[in-house]
Amino acid sequence: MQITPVAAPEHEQVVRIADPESGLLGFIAIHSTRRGPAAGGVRMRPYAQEADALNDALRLSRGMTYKNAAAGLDLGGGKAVIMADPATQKTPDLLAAFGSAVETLAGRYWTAEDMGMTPADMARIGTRTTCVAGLADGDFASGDPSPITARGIFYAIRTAAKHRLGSVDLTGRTVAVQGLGHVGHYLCGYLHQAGANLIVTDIDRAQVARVAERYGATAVAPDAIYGVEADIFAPCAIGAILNAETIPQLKVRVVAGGANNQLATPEDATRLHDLGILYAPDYVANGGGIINVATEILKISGREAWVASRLAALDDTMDRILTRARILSVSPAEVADATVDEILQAKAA
Ligand SMILES: NC(=O)C1=CN([C@@H]2O[C@H](COP(=O)(O)OP(=O)(O)OC[C@H]3O[C@@H](n4cnc5c(N)ncnc54)[C@H](O)[C@@H]3O)[C@@H](O)[C@H]2O)C=CC1
Ligand SMILES: O=C(O)CCC(=O)C(=O)O
Repeated sequence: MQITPVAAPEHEQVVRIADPESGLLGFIAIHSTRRGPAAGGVRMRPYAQEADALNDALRLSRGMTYKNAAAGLDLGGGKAVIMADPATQKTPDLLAAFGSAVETLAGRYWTAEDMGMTPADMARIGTRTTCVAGLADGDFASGDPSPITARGIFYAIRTAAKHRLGSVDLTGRTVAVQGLGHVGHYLCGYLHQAGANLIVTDIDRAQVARVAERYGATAVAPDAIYGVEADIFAPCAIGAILNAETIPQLKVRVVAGGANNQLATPEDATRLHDLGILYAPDYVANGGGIINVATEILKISGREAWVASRLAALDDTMDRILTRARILSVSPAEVADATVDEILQAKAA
């Protein structure tokens, strides 16, 4: 196993992890441990180049610092990425090697599920490290975080709808959902139950067929999702999908979804604001997963009640952010960042 430090001025510690024997290649990025051990999932994707994977790890780990602070958790921000196709290259040896890499950080980083990962994968990783959560079994095991992530996003959608569409009631509203994996699929269930109409897409046709059949959703091609007529756009796949090319195509009044790092650049928040599209900041909307995972890391008893109260508090935080953004006539992303910066500075003082 080769663990090599990577220079990253904004981060506390970043390492490149390589194990030629198992095929493991990736990065672990610890953005901040100021509020506690850095926590954030591991993502497996077939990145084209190492620079893309590193960039994702840097952006995602910073996002976790903000997400964990916004959710009021005593956790810092970190994230890991593995350069591999989860469909064809995920092997038990590779996952175990990743566990060994996590263990070398001696409790400074806790991992869990992100894209391409399951509770069974966490169990494999757990053969080499204790700093893994999102397990299906064991003391304080919290299981797959995605149903709770989806529940939090559903609350965020309702709250954003209250602010921009005049009511939390989603009956007859149309929601365009991008990405129908763990999070997107559960989210579609909540939206369907609430009476919303669904327009959906995914690059995986099997996921699309499953949601279309289960919830009567209308399917569109991946690139067509940006231009559909809908009330709400819920990105639940990859990041940077709100950018100079896609934003002018949007015909919605709200963007609220679960994907991490939805904005390609901070200017994209202003672009949405200028078009009158209300953006629910991603790291507030999708904090349910880490709240659930936190019960395992922090060994919290009475998980369901604790998670429910934290989700409700997060929804209040979203409501306050959207209210303040309306009063100041700025993007909610700006208000969210300023709110969390204050929390982080208070902790540092
Ligand atoms: N799993 C969780 O609890 C949490 C996930 N998130 C974020 O939510 C997003 C989704 O995560 P999961 O559902 O866990 O991942 P997943 O891997 O289960 O599902 C992602 C889905 O997106 C699809 N996809 C990928 N690229 C696409 C594209 N260009 N257009 C349309 N679909 C595309 C994939 O085919 C897959 O079905 C990610 O950004 C993740 O970081 C955030 C917080 C917690
Ligand atoms: O939900 C998880 O598995 C852990 C948190 C995380 O990685 C995320 O919120 O992006």
